[in-house]
Amino acid sequence: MASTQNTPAWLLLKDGTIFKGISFGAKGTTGGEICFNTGMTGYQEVFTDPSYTGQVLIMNNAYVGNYGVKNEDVESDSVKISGLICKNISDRFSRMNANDNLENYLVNNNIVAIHDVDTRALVQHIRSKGAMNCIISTEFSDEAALKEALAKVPDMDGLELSSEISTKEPYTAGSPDAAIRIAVMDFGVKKHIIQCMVDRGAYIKVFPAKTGIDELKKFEAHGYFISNGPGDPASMDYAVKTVKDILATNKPFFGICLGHQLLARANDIPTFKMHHGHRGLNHPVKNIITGKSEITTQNHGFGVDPEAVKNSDKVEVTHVNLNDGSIEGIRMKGRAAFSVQYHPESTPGPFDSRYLFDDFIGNIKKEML
Ligand SMILES: NC(=O)CC[C@H](N)C(=O)O
Repeated sequence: MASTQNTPAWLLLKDGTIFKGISFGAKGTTGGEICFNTGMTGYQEVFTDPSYTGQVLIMNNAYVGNYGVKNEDVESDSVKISGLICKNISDRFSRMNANDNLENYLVNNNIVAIHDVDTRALVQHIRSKGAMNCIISTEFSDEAALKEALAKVPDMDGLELSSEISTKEPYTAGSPDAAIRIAVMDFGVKKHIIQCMVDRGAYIKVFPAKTGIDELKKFEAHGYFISNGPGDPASMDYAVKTVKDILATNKPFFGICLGHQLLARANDIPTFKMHHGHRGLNHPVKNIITGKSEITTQNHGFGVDPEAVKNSDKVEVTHVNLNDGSIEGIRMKGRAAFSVQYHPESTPGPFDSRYLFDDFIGNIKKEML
């Protein structure tokens, strides 16, 4: 077992709840908004999803680490969660081609984590009390010091993070000879979203979050994609402006998660902070256009206002969540612009929703005829 086995670690929530556990990963103190993911597998893809920036993650699965980590199983170039909370971690791993165990991976990525926490009790607490900030520390054990560190953690409500984690320079993916060119706004894009478009024969150019429309237009894209990303969409007026400028080009448009929230905001539909969000890989969603259900991958803490969508003359609902009835997809009336709140690239998760990439490419092809 790793050397940190017996180092105590502390978890303090904003409402004063304290858990004592055992340190693993890096030593130190870390904070963020606490959230939980109900997926049984796919932890490495979850940890590297840029939308988790600023969040301390509880894994609901009682064992984490059993299949180690593998260099390719990432959604970005580093671990993005701010901290990790588990019940049990496995120092032994078993999988063909795994490169390392979870603990070394967290140490190498400087991620402070705590295990031996009653995660079932903790998740039930968050489910009833709602999302809140927390701190994990191996340095402080007295409550006053923990509280002082916790007070410095910024609130997720109103937080803009995309411009910090977006690519600094544009980059491309796929073959430059491809017939279809798609411009991707990177607000924290996951690698497999790009891959899903490249796999369908598109040439992609990924642009930094604050790129303006004049620069975007130089690429002469046939369609525009607005990515997922961390933070509060209500803090992103610059991105809403870009989405409006993109919509004015009349090119096919597709947004995922944060991109969905930005399409809503560009159509005067507010977003709101959810009680504790949706994170996992088995969230049932109904496509109300086709009548078919799909099992979806999700990671969001904000949602679009259902009343405003209902009253909108520009936008209509395409998908609803079968657990809580929340809006999972919208499209603009009479035009090829749509978005979903969930993650159709589904890494990790089932591939039920990948048809949305086909729909997007189909919209682009129709436009090109
Ligand atoms: N995955 C995402 O794009 C998340 C969007 C937004 N940050 C939210 O939490 O709702």
